[in-house]
Amino acid sequence: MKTSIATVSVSGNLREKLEAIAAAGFDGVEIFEQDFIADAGSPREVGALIRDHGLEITLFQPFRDFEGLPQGPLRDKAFDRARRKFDLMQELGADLVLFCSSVHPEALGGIDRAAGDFAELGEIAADRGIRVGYEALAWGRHVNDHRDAWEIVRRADHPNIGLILDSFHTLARGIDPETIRRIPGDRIFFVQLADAPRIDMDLLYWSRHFRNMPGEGDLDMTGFMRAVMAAGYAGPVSLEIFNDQFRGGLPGSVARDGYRSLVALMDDVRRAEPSTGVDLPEFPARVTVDGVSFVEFASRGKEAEDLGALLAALGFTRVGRHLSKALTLWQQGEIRVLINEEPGDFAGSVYNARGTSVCDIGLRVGSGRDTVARASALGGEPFAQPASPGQLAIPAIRGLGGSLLHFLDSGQADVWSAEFETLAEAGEGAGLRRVDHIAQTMTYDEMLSWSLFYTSLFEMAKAPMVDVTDPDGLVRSQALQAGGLRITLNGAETHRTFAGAFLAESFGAPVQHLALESADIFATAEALAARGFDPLPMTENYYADLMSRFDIDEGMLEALRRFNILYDRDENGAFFQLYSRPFAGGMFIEILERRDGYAGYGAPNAPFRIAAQKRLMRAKGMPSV
Ligand SMILES: O=C(O)c1ccc(O)c(O)c1
Ligand SMILES: [Mg+2]
Repeated sequence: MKTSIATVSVSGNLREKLEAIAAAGFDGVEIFEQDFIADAGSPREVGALIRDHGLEITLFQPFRDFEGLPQGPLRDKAFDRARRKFDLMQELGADLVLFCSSVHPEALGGIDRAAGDFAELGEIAADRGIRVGYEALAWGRHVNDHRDAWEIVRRADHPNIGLILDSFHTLARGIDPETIRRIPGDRIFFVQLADAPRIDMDLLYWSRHFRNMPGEGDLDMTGFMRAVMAAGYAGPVSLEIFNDQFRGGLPGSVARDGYRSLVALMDDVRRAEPSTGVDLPEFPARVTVDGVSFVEFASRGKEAEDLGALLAALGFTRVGRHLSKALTLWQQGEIRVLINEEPGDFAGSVYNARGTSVCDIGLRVGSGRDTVARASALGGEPFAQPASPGQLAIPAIRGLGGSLLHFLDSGQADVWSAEFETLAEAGEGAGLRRVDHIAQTMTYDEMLSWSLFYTSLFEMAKAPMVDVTDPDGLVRSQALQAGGLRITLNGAETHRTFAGAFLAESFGAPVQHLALESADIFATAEALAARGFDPLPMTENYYADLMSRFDIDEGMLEALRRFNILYDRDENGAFFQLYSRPFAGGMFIEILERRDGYAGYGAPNAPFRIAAQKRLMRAKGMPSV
């Protein structure tokens, strides 16, 4: 299988684009004509440059407004333009060109007229060894459906004229992709892929600004590609993504996301329909995450002491000390928190760059090796650092913000007894049992990239995006959920939001808060109070509003108020939350109880929680507000 991407999908000048595309692992590139014209190199030089990057020109595009013009100067000019572009392609070393369906105001309809134009063009193309692919734009004047484009190609009946399919144009119009199965695979000259979020808007505007990578949007990319492969298509699979954010993004990361999305999609296709014979090296399927094994903080000195004191107030016990490193293990229920003060380690470099922050997350998975093998096949970076004596090798990769993800499986020797001296047994503590979710903060522009990272590696579902209003801006929040792992991604648009300020203060630390589950939040709150835990204070206005929104009995309301517990409900059940005060530049701990399968994250409470956090930060003169 040849992978390809259109230059229009990546930011930068042509040379930066090519560099990024080659480095990401693609075999070929669609040259978007504008990118070529803007370059100072001659066609031959640009062609050589592309091949020097180890890339093949899979397609030259687009040629517009060709077919259906009335006999006379307009039509003659269209043929003349085509000849000139064929000459240019010969110099570039490109043999396939995309003609998109006409939007020309003078274009006449008629399938046979268009077929006649392409039959004539086929002869001109054949003389030069060029093939022409015809694509139905979703907003084409007369042709806006791949079935009509195929009928034109079929009637043109010329070996140098074929069909180009683009998932966006088919799926955005709601055309059933199953109709592709009826088209002979060798008549499909090229396939372009783009996903998109479901937004109700003008097709052209939607296509030119909001396309995204397969898996990042809501279109049925797997269904589309299954039909294409079942039809017998054997050419390149190519991404053609028009997206405002990507145009302004970093070329390298957009290209890497593209590669990841394309390989993950084709892997899904072969698993869903093995008979399609997708030609892709074998690698493991998406991984099921059983739970969070540990969360590790990089810290040092007084900050590490303060963090330890917070953990103690939360009911954690310091259960172990690493045999060779300045690393302590705290535990409560199934929750393990590590505080790493080792200066020479990965944690040391994280501390130097960001101060106290989460540097590593350990996940329990079926197979750690398979997880890393899948991540690598998708273009990810395995991580290894020199092990100290007695240290176990645990498979790891780089995750958000360069932090680490370690993968522990049941076959892995027990790292806790092997590497740690036992100091105490973990007691009941305050009744916290497990990590409910890990909340990661990033810029809004990075959200798609990180949701793709998680959903392509793990068996995970995406919840709809919700808007969280901070007094100083909007934060978008999206929850990703797998068996034993929930992650919320919070995308900050400005540094003035609580999330954005944290990001700026911590130089991109990935985890802003940990949410820990209690089986009985009132008992936990009682136990925390006894340990001197200082919760985030909520306002009387908040509780008055709760009374108006919900039927809560007086006794319960009084307990909520007394312990500063927040409340929500969904169609399943009730939800209770309790927050720590912010520490280390805006991190915090959430304690929660879900009753009767409450599935959300308390989004209606977020504005009031954020306002309370900001009030406290301001009162303490902390720099972020
Ligand atoms: O938006 C466009 O004009 C355009 C051009 C070429 C394509 O392949 C396409 O899908 C859209
Ligand atoms: Mg297209």
